[in-house]
Amino acid sequence: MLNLRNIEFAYGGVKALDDVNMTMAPGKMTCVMGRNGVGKTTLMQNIIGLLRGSGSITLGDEEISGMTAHRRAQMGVALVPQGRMIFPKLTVEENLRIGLQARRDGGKSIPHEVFEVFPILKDFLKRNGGDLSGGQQQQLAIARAMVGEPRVMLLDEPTEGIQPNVIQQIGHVLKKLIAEKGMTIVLVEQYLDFVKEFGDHVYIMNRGTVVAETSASDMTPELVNDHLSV
Ligand SMILES: Nc1ncnc2c1ncn2[C@@H]1O[C@H](COP(=O)(O)OP(=O)(O)OP(=O)(O)O)[C@@H](O)[C@H]1O
Repeated sequence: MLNLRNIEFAYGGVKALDDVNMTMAPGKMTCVMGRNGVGKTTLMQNIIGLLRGSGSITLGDEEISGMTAHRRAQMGVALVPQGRMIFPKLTVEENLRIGLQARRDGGKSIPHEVFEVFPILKDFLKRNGGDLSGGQQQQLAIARAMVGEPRVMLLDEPTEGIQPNVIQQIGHVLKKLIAEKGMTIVLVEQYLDFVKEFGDHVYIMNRGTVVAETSASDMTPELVNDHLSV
């Protein structure tokens, strides 16, 4: 269980997160939605420790808010960042090997299951990350996070700019990780159909705070209209 209590963060004097409270359960996909600029990416960066605000972040029984980003990664918190952040001049294999640094068991080999769920990565092991299509890079970014065998996987807008068949594939892979490993998945997403199809619980943010909470299946047109449509 990942618990956020009273999270606050400001860029200089500008408040970006204001008293954010969320609970993300294992074996569930918790979605964080909201228009551009409401603080979703800032929140993910606070969870992984790249940005440090105030408030409490607990993973199971442990308070992780005082830990460095490196330590949080070793505790099993992984982020698939917005824009994928693949190393373009490294091969697919080298990109995947970077994910091994987060392994708690010191494992040195890439788990075979990443190639079972994303077979294209096996075919392209020696290609440079920068030569992959957007959808293939997104698969690589998710696979790189999987390699570290995280307990919590945060994904920041994984469907952005990706073709529909790969979006579906990604949704099914995330569901598999939830079903087989009881992983805690946290998804920042603006694509409503994806949230409705694959998500469990939804928090909606506006101006740096949570303004609504619902199950994904109960998203009402009013909620979408008030907080999501442009
Ligand atoms: N490095 C920064 N310096 C100053 N302000 C920032 C910085 N990054 C983000 N902000 C501001 O903080 C607020 C929250 O931004 P954030 O990127 O977290 O929102 P978001 O909901 O993830 O938006 P998007 O969907 O566009 O990624 C915005 O007002 C943004 O302009």
